[in-house]
Amino acid sequence: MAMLGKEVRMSRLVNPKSNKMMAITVDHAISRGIANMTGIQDIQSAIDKILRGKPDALTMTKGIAEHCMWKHVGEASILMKISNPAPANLTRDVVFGTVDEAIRMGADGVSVGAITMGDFQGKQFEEIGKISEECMRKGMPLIGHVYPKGENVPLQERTAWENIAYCVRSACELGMDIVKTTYTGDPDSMAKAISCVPSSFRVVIQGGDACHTLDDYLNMIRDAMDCGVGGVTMGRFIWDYKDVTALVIVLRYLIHEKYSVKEAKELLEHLENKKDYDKF
Ligand SMILES: O=C[C@H](O)COP(=O)(O)O
Repeated sequence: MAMLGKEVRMSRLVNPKSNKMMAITVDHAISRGIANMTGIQDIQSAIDKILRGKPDALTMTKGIAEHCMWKHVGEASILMKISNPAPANLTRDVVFGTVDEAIRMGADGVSVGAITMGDFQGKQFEEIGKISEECMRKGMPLIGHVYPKGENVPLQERTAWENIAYCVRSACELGMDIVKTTYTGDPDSMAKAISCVPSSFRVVIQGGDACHTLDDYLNMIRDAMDCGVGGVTMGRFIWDYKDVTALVIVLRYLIHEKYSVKEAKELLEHLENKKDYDKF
């Protein structure tokens, strides 16, 4: 029997009009350290600014949710991140949360990471297999942050379509509902990677590693949405931006309202000048 609970939660994660998901992630500190993550050092303020822009969801760990989400109950879905790697071992996500905790905290999804083609792929997949079984049983969507960043992948091949396709396909085979991975760099190769999973499986992209300029970033998102990517789960580029709320609103229009890059830049300029965020 289909699980109604999962359907209800998925409907809160995915915008019904655009059929895309827009999640912002603030889960970076454990894996990347806090010194260089200036945009989320003051985590409450970062979350306040992001949520004012009305994304669909926010990816965070249980402790941050417990401390920072009381004043935002019901404003956006929580995607509960239950694993992260340590800075000293970036190819091995360590699971520190549970599906039950996510359910108790009102999350609409569980989020877990895995690094493929490295020394720890097997162990991580073994753990995710158990998590996905539990998520299926309890009606909880499972989103994977799956990247081809293992020891066997040279740096320049981390966005090769076949490596991205491998991550996407592995996530699907492991029983996830959504995978977040890296954009390949162009719409044709990304579409090729996405074609390796059934169309009911959602592929979303990260942002931080791929772009250096605002133009690159907006163009990447527009191209990705147009070639079949099902949304974003992005962090660093957004909360490092000088006007976080304005950029979140602009992404919402780019993703859900199909704004062109030109329209998005005009809206951004308007918001940065007027600060009339609540009108949008
Ligand atoms: O959850 C965090 C992601 O791995 C990175 O997202 P980001 O690249 O947009 O910062």
